[in-house]
Amino acid sequence: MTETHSAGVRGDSGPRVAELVASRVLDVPDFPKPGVMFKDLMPLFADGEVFRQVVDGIVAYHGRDAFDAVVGIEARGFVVAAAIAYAAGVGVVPVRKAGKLPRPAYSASYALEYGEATLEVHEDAFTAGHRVLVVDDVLATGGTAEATLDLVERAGGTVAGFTVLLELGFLGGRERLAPRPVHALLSV
Ligand SMILES: O=P(O)(O)OC[C@H]1O[C@H](OP(=O)(O)OP(=O)(O)O)[C@H](O)[C@@H]1O
Ligand SMILES: Nc1ncnc2[nH]cnc12
Repeated sequence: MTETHSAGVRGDSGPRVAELVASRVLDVPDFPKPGVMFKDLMPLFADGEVFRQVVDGIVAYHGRDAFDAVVGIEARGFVVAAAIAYAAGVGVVPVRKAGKLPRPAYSASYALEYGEATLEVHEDAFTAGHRVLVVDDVLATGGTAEATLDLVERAGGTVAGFTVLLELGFLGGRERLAPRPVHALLSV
C-alpha cells in the first residue's frame, strides 16, 4: 500500500515514517561521480529515536513472524539489517562485496547507478525454505537488489520481502525487480 499525505511525502509504511526518513536525508551533489545526487542517510542512522522508529516500522510492516532471517547488503545495508534482525529476534546474513567471505560462496556481478560490483553469499547461508527479508538503505537502478535476490534464491532461501529506506523512483529499480514486491519507506 502506498500512502500520500498533504505535504506530498509518499511511502508505504505511512506518511509519518516517510516524513521521518525525508527529514534525515542529505543530498550530496556529484558524489561519488559528477552527475550523481548522492542520498546520504547517515543523519538518519545517527538519530537514535528516528532510527528506532524506522526499524520498528519495517518490522511492523512485514510482521515479526513473517521472516526467519534478514539479509543485509554491504555496507550500508548492514546497519539496517542488523537492527531489524535484533528487533525481530532472528539472525542476520551478510551479502558481501567480492573476496570478503571466508568459505565457499555464490557470486553475482551487476551494475549500479555509479559503477559495477560483485556480491557474494555463503553457499550454506540459509536453511532450506528459510524466509528471508532482504534490506538495504537505497534502491536506485535495482542492480544491487536484483543480484542479491538471485543470490538468496541460489543459496536456498525464499525471499519473504525486500525493503529499503529510500527509493529513487526515477531510476526504475521497482520495475526492474517486478513482479517481486518492493517496500520503500520513502519514494522520491
Ligand atoms: O540500485 P542500485 O543502482 O544498485 O544502487 C543501490 C545500492 O548502492 C548503494 O550501495 P554501494 O554499492 O554504493 O555500497 P556501500 O553501501 O558500500 O556504500 C546502496 O547502499 C545500495 O546497495
Ligand atoms: N544516488 C544514490 N545515493 C545513495 N546511494 C545510492 N546508491 C545508488 N545510487 C545512490
